[in-house]
Amino acid sequence: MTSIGPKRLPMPPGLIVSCQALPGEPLYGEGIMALMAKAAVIGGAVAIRTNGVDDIRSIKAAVRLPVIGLLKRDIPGSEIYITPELEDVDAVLAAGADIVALDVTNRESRLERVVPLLERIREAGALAMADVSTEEEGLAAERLGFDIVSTTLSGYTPYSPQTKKPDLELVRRLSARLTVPLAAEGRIFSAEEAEAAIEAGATFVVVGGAITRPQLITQHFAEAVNSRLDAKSAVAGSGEAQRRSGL
Ligand SMILES: CC(=O)N[C@H](C=O)[C@@H](O)[C@H](O)[C@H](O)COP(=O)(O)O
Repeated sequence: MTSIGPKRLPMPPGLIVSCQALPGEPLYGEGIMALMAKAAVIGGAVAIRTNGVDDIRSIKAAVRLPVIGLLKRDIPGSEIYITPELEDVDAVLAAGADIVALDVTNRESRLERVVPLLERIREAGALAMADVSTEEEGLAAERLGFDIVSTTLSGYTPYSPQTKKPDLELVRRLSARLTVPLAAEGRIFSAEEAEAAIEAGATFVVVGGAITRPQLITQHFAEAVNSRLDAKSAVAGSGEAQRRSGL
């Protein structure tokens, strides 16, 4: 297995804000992710993670933080969509990303096929972030020479735990065994969950939707409000039913 050793990261431990909007989402386009990135800087982020050439470029121009770039692209017949091919790595590098994030899961011989992509990132003098879904994949990523491992894909491969919460168990297990820095990423929706990820051993916490996808934030609050309203009307309804039945 090729191993290309880790380099020093350009940011201190802390919060990484993922500024991503896909076509069809309300905040897609118009330089809106660059504005999100500016807000993240003011709030104390140490780096920005973003998808697509336009957003990588506009965020690099707007803020001075390191940018973790990726390219989401669907390839027919493949489940790998985070920076799947060499041409995607080239596009992310050309757009100016400091760190390239890519799928390093144990699917479709990816652990072998990712090696030339990693070599290309190295040749360009950039760093590489491995998006993994299991402990085994995280350890393989370190052996391959990735500079940082992230739990991004836990819950998104069929063989990783399918939960609505962050996979803190994976953070715990990986942090006990990795020597490269670990990012906790995926479904972190509260400051308490971010704290728990640090307690579990993460060096970085990556938060996306809870900061930069207002439709998800609205849904989070709407569900909480509606479930309380439903609970109250159920209590009121049962009182009403009791009154009607003379109890
Ligand atoms: C699985 C996948 O494709 N994750 C993507 C990776 O870049 C993004 O859609 C997520 O927003 C990012 O990982 C941050 O996670 P969350 O938005 O849950 O805080």
